[in-house]
Amino acid sequence: MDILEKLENDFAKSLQTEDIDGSELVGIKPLPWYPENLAWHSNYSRKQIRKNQTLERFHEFLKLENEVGNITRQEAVSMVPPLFLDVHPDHFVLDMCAAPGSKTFQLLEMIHHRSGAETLPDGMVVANDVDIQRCNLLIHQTKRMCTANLVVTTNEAQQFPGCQLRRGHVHSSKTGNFKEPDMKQLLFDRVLCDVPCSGDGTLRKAPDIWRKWNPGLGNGLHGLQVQIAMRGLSLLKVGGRMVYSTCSMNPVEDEAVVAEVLRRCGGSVELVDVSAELPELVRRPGLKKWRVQDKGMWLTSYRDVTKLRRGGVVPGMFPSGKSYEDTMKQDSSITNGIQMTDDTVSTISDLEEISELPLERCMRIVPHDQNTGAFFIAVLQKLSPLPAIQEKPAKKSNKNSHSEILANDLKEDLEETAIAPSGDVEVEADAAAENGRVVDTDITDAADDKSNEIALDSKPPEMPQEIEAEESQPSVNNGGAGPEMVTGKRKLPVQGRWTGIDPVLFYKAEDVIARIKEFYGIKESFPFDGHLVTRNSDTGSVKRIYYVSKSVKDVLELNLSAGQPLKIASVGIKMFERQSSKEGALASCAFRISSEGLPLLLPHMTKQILHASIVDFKHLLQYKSIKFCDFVEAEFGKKSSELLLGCCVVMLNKAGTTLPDSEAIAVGCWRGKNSVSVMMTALDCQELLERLEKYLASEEVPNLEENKSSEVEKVENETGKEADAIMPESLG
Ligand SMILES: C[S@@+](CC[C@H](N)C(=O)[O-])C[C@H]1O[C@@H](n2cnc3c(N)ncnc32)[C@H](O)[C@@H]1O
Repeated sequence: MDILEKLENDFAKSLQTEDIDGSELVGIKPLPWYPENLAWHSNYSRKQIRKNQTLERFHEFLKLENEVGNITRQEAVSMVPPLFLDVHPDHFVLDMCAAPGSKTFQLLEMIHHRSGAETLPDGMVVANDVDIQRCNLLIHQTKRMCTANLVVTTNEAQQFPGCQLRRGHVHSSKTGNFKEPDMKQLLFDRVLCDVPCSGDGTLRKAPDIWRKWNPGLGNGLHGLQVQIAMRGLSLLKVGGRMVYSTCSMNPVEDEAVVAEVLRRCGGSVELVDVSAELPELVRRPGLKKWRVQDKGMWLTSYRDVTKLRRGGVVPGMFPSGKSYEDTMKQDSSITNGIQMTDDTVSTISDLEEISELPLERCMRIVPHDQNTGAFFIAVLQKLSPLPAIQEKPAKKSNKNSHSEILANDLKEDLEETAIAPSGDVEVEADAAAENGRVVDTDITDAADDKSNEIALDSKPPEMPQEIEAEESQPSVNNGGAGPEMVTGKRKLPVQGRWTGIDPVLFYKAEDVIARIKEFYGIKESFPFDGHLVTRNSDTGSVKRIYYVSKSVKDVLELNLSAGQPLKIASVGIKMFERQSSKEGALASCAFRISSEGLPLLLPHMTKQILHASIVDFKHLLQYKSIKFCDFVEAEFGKKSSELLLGCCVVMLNKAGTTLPDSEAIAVGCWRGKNSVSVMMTALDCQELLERLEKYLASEEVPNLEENKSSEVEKVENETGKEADAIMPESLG
């Protein structure tokens, strides 16, 4: 909320009064259709930023808040689909094609809406994407959300597992950590189906598409899009809502897909009229008639398709969805018996097809209506179970031979962007990766083969730099992961039936858990049992322990029982990390609290907590490490020295600030032999300091400059690293 206030009260006002070279600047504005003013629009060129100081300050603010994850920058319309999902905090949500994760982030915000840091919502999000590299991007982005209610999977969406258990059939688990699951099938209250598409709606930002686009792209994707949407509907609970969206304006990828799934679902699914929702959002109705282009020909109906082209162009691409025979039957009754041969079409009929389905309920958002990219959105509701045949996942596609993942090099224009501030943590969404596209030339001929699975596993991705390889998430193995070697070859980790990705295991080392609970004084009311997870089958050398919500725990148990069909790349929130430094080994608890897990754990902790005055708190953030005797308040120094050696938490004492009561400000620290050190990156310290400035009473803060030890200087030199690697006392 600090950020929102800054935008509203500072930048929105100050930028309004500015001008450059005599002409007024257009201010920043909230997007009128986004709830609670949580999304803003700005439009400045680099040249303007260079010429104006307020603009430069605004730009710096955006950069910093973006880097620490408090602001997401993304194309405005790309934020629309989740808004039509009507997500509640207790919903199970599936994001079928989720990477790079800008919409996943919104879904998580909705799940966490109004739940305090210490309570977890009942709902959860499963974010899935077949492309593992893009999944890693998603994991990196959503990390800033600090959520225990997220599972990231990397399955093919059209085959996404329902994990349905047959009665009495439960897979045994090698781990011995097995129990009968509470859930018997994985079904969702909400499904977001933001499918791969040809991306022509992003033309303004990605001029490259002018060169690359051709009608074959959309035609090639239609089959996959239908399969993904059908799978989404079969995983949707009766009464649940699914949003289908693309950033393409091609009806073959849009209305034709919606029409085809409606036909296949035969009345069990309804296209919802959402004209009363988000009234400020300017949108146009979906098309009821269109033509299909193939090899330079405009085709009005499937009867126009030559036999040779019937592999690439299918009846479902046309408004009626009618097969060749059906259109011919219809034609003969209309045209009084004019015959066409099976092999060639002598004349292209101009009998126009018009869909009988209420496709006008779909939404088309076009650039010239409100200065955005283009988007297509359809909202579907499941009224009853699908016809039995449609419940099944699509056959495994022979994807490697037919598909080509196009690297998307769309570049986010830094200056024309929507800003979405909210709460404490947000993320920069990489608009460059907004539209991963898969071109599948013949998806309908999908063959059942295993080549795709093997290829995915054997082509390990590159991890984001700051993610340590071994046993950290994302767990999909790369060159650095799983250092176990067998006769010179790296032994790949195994997660159930998936080779090359770390296993997901419930952490049950009772002695370690008891030690953690005792050291931090964790209240019994905080559920630990079954909520701790690791990615290392060697429990003795576990480095990281993740915490999962009850909802995620249930899904993991179901997945285990069903034989692990979910290919899990990341799960839950990193809660504890093993201390690896020399001094860490001396601590009576081997695990420190990670900064992501702290907000969740803190309200349940009774030990290892210090309360610092503003002055000492600020000094800690500035100098990173302070000796007990150097704290301004001697009492604070004394209390620090009385703590057990190891991880501790320093909370800001609010007296003397104007901080709202609800806002606990705390940082993870290390109580060393003689000092306390902050365990936060330099950037996060800077951001917190800047945020605090606003609340600090006009108190004279004494300068520690003279007392600053050489050790402290060393710490300051270390930028961008977690302080556990730079604990001053273990450096010396
Ligand atoms: C339009 S992008 C998704 C953008 C994302 N929803 C967001 O808001 O950040 C489409 C995604 O679909 C993924 N994809 C392509 N084929 C897929 C498949 N068969 N199953 C799952 N994901 C797929 C691509 O890797 C790409 O990340």
